[in-house]
Amino acid sequence: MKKLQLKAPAKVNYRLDVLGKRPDGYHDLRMLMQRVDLNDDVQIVLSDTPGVRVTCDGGGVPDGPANIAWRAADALVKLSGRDVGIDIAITKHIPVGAGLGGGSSDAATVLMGVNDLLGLGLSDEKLMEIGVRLGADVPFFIFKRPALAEGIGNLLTALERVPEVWVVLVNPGIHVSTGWVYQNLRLTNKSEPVKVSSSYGSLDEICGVLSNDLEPVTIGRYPKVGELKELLSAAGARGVLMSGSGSTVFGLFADERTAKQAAAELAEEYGWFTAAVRNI
Ligand SMILES: C[C@](O)(CO)[C@H](O)COP(=O)(O)OP(=O)(O)OC[C@H]1O[C@@H](n2ccc(N)nc2=O)[C@H](O)[C@@H]1O
Ligand SMILES: Nc1ncnc2c1ncn2[C@@H]1O[C@H](COP(=O)(O)OP(=O)(O)OP(=O)(O)O)[C@@H](O)[C@H]1O
Repeated sequence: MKKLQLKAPAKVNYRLDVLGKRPDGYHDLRMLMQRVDLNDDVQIVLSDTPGVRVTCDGGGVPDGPANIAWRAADALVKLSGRDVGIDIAITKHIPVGAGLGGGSSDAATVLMGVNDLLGLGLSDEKLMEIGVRLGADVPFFIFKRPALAEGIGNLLTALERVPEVWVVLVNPGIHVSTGWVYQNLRLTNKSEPVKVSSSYGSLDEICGVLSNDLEPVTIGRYPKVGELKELLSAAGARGVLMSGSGSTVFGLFADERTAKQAAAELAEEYGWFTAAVRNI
């Protein structure tokens, strides 16, 4: 039996500038993104029974064709032209609708895993091309490096340098619809976005670049997200920002002890999901 046990990491956006709206309704972006060490577990098993089957444990995420991982596997099976069977079991650890890219990461992991299991030999570029049709964040997870992401998020350039930091993720359990946030964004009065560097030598340099154009939209609807930022700062974060379209807020810390203490205290006091993890 051919089987893979894989980890699908979350991401944070250190910067998210919306440059404009495209005729297809999507937005042109310029983002700085990196993966963090909070992972869903993804098991992929090759089976003699033709067809794709997906079960998903946790987060209230659907099994079967409604799961983005199902669509990823189905796309590759169709492309292979083979009558194979794929069984996928996902255990969610990444909060859902949280701005951490969990679904996109599961899909990217399945594309890479099924490519390996079936020996299809597709390049990362080809997998990214298939992936962007599943979700704008999918190519980033196939790229596997800290990146400047442009276009709708799919044109990726590796960042030269990012220091190791501790990232504290705090999610208040609010499920944010990414589509709603982009639809409610006002692009008027936006100042010209500053040029971003591709090399960050210190935690302070990353903290200096933190900015997210989607943050005011999400905080306008869910003021609690703004309160999380203040609490994380008070807990010792050197910089704080909402990730993606929210509702997760992350804080950057220089040392493990302060990061873990902040995560434990916020979980204990407010009952929120928290995690102190490394950037990877
Ligand atoms: C917020 C981010 O996570 C930041 O990394 C991404 O921009 C969103 O990535 P994603 O969830 O993979 O996005 P998709 O599933 O492709 O799109 C969800 C919805 O977000 C909007 N969307 C997404 C990406 C983009 N560049 N412009 C958009 O306007 C679209 O209205 C779409 O209906
Ligand atoms: N494997 C999956 N994991 C998570 N969500 C999934 C998955 N498959 C389908 N979905 C659906 O996708 C939606 C949320 O996706 P996801 O968790 O990737 O959003 P997010 O963390 O807000 O990501 P983003 O960074 O794009 O804002 C939910 O409605 C969920 O039911």
